[in-house]
Amino acid sequence: MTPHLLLRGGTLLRPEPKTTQDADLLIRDGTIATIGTDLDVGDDVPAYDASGLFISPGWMDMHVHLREPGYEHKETVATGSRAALAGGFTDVACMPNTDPPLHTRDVVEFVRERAEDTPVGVHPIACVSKERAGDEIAEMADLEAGGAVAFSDDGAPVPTAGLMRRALEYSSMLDRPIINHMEEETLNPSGQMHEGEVSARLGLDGIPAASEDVMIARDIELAARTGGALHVAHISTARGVELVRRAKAHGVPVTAEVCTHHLTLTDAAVEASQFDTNTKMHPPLRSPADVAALKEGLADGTIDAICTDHAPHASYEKQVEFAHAPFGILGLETAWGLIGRELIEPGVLSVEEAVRTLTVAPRRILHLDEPGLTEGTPARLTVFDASTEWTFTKDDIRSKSENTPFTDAEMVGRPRAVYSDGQFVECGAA
Ligand SMILES: NC(=O)N[C@@H](CC(=O)O)C(=O)O
Ligand SMILES: [Zn+2]
Ligand SMILES: [Zn+2]
Repeated sequence: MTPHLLLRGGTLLRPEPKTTQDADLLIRDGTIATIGTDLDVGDDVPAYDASGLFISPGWMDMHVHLREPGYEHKETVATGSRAALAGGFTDVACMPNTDPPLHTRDVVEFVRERAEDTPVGVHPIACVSKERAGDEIAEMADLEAGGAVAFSDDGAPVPTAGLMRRALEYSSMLDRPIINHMEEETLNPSGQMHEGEVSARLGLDGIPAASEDVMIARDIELAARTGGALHVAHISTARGVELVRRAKAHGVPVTAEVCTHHLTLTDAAVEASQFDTNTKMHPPLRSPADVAALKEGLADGTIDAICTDHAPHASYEKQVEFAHAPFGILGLETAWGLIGRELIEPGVLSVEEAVRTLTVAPRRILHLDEPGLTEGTPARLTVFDASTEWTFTKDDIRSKSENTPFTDAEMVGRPRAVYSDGQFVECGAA
């Protein structure tokens, strides 16, 4: 524990209202006690040199897979939390495709208990359907009472319009969003990668963009009719972005998130890496035109949040033929370095706008309080820079798994430390 701490010489960055302030920040008993210049405190308070660094409200990744219970060989709440801290995140929302799935209140509570001794806030997303089977609706009110912040059958879509309609109706009563994994699976029963020129050349079954677009269109219609809040998980297509843009313009209660890898890589990576199974995920890496549209969607606010869809799989599961490998890659440790490289350095987003996608945006969608950067509020913050050029290596992984396509990739910007729940953790130290 580090109840007292002086962060000296940093720049406080508040995403809303958007302000920056060069100041020292003194934490006493886990609470922001004083913000000011040249603060003089006794030797009993440890100091951290934050000169040249930003300090923002703690970052949140609203889409991760922690794999507990049931798949502890891939990740646990403890190891996933260490990966989160390494990536600069104080909070994560975790998906329910565990075994058993988060479809009953006791499993939701179990995950929250597992998170009690980490400084990371772990916010469970519970199932839409019982057994996550897509047939019968789960006990949503009970799940919410147990701490679920949203509902999703992620790993799979809510398959039928009937079930989605019911879920959106309940969600509007509970004031919690439905997060849908947007795939109309009958359009891609055996797809391995994005359907296009590259899949044709490689002879792999494709996952057409239409599989995602059709589902987004269906759900926007249902959200408009029910008034239930719809959140589009891991958006990856240009058409999908356009559908969300138009729906928002018409006042439909829809929000969207995009994963760091979909902003970074295209389907060309499958070929260039010679079928590295770390280029295989749902939704698949898309075309350059899709990536450009995702960036435009972020820049104009159509896409609200950036997430990682951190999806650990063990090496023995991934090191198989492409067609047999599970879908998904790590994300927590590489998120900020990729955002810096792909969005901030090229001028797609300012540092403030990028931070907003990791702070205000996810918490507004999930109805969580934004940690303040003001005197008297509990200290929950991330210390980072937006310009360090560094190379991500295997040594930087804190997850229990290693399935990332970004080993040896160039990064721009580095998370340095987080303060949360009375603990100060330097990124990568834990
Ligand atoms: N994204 C993935 O490719 N995989 C996720 C499931 C999901 O997010 O749909 C997983 O749980 O492994
Ligand atoms: Zn998904
Ligand atoms: Zn997911």
